[in-house]
Amino acid sequence: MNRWEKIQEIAVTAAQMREIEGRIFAAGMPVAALMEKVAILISVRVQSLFPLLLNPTPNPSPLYREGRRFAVRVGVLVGPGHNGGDALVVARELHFRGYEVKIYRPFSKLKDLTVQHDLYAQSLGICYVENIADLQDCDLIIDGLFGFGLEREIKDNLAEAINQLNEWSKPVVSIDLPSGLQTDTGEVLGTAIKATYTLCLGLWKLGLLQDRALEYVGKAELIDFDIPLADITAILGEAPQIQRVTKEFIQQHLPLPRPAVTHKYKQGHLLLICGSRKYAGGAILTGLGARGSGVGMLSIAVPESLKSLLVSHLPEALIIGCEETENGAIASLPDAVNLGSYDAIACGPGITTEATTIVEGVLANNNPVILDADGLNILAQLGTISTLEKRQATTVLTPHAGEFKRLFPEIDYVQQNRVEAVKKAAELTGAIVLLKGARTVIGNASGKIWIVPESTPALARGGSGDVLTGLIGGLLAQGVAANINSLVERVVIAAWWHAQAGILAAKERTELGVDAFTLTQFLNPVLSGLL
Ligand SMILES: NC(=O)C1=CN([C@@H]2O[C@H](COP(=O)(O)OP(=O)(O)OC[C@H]3O[C@@H](n4cnc5c(N)ncnc54)[C@H](O)[C@@H]3O)[C@@H](O)[C@H]2O)[C@@H](O)CC1
Ligand SMILES: Nc1ncnc2c1ncn2[C@@H]1O[C@H](COP(=O)(O)OP(=O)(O)O)[C@@H](O)[C@H]1O
Ligand SMILES: [K+]
Repeated sequence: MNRWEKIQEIAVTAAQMREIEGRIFAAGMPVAALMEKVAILISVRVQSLFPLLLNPTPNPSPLYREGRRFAVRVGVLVGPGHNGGDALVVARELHFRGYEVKIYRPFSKLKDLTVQHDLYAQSLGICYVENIADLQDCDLIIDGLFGFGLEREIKDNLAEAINQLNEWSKPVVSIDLPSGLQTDTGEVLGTAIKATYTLCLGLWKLGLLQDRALEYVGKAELIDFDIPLADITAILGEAPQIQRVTKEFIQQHLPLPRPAVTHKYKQGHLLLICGSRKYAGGAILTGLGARGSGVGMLSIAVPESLKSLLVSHLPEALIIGCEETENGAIASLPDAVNLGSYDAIACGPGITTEATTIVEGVLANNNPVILDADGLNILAQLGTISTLEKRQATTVLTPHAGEFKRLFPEIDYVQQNRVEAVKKAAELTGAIVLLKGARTVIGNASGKIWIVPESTPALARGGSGDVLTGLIGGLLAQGVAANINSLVERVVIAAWWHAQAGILAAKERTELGVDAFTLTQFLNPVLSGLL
């Protein structure tokens, strides 16, 4: 793995970033030199995103030519700390390159280095404006108000200025973080800049990966400024505790290539328990998700009345018809079914909350289990922690935020800090916990967290979770059959793969074209694209 790939896997908190920077400064790198270096990199990126129009037409702003965006007038927001210092260096560079720069610096007290850049910018004759309204004719805004040093709510005049700027819907490039976002949680402190681009500096800040920040972050890019890997590992250890899931990680952990000599049972036998008269489609989608995983053998237990339907959609699967309740839920599994004989069991989509004894039976078994949907609702009724305490084998829980709250009423901050919530849930249960969302978070009892950093709202659609359950199940079963020690990577692969299938499908079919069945058709193309 090269340097770029390595740093892409890391997410840091503000405290960790400070410690890492502290080591660089302690080693002798002058703070001013680092600021200069970082800000030049930002300014180069800004120039490539918003090239200067060399032969301006009489009315050049904002101009789009051959699909590129041209900027001439740039408003730079300058805060009191080093984020503001970065912004002043960017302002100076853009000024020298011929952009018309205006600076808005609504603070009188600045950090020393920021003061120096401010004085120099003034000496160059760069225009300073008093009011945010004076930036309304700009083509582009650079946001250098606050970075990872924001510690209090933004209030009063500054909050008003930010709100006004957000209403203009102009392109905004935020330096490091959109000003106003808390670095670790992505929480909006008072108000926050809505960025078009966020140029995150050095290492990915955790807050940029939290669902509630996404509305503000725009398109996020990492600007590498050569932090020595030794300084990163000195603070974070060899393997980061919070890992962004990248393509390289997936390539390393995929169950490929298959051994040349093998047979279907060596490639994992997955049992799906899903569906009811009311929710028949979920069973099909879960089955198709499992199919996409390449699992060696697939058995699907459904209510007897769904058997022929499932056979017609998944001819390769062994469909097990089960006795039904009056309402058409699975009442019991046939005696011939030996739960212990499967490499993994995925249970829940569409089973309704009538299937309590089924879930109890599945959990009493000593093989890896993934619970989703009604499987989770039943677990919540049984008592999440007390029930899972008894289990030795791997359990995977895949709640969305609503299910998470039912499972873990004692964790009341799931909306505020999804990463911490998952960490806590995994610690309390020993399970692998996957919290679904725009940025799906996965954690296990070791305290390690994985975040899927890219996805698409095209997936916010009934049935896409069922596909994920099947995919996880299939990958788990293959992992168990291959005697893999740690199964959490299999869950991580599934979540990344699912999101990428959504992205690919949305690219071809728009964000409105990704129904859950279509999603299953894009699982394999993602894989072929990867290899
Ligand atoms: N040290 C360096 O040379 C480098 C600095 N970098 C930049 O420096 C930033 C961090 O700099 P700082 O630690 O100075 O922090 P910030 O620039 O994020 O802001 C901190 C300043 O804002 C004040 N402040 C905090 N909350 C406030 C509020 N609600 N209202 C008003 N004032 C408030 C603080 O008292 C402090 O003066 C990074 O985000 C990054 O942009 C990076 O470029 C890397 C290199
Ligand atoms: N805004 C979004 N952006 C990206 N992915 C999303 C978004 N909303 C939902 N998803 C994904 O879609 C899936 C929805 O699953 P779930 O809520 O269980 O739906 P269902 O039970 O109807 O299948 C999850 O994998 C989730 O991560
Ligand atoms: K900023």
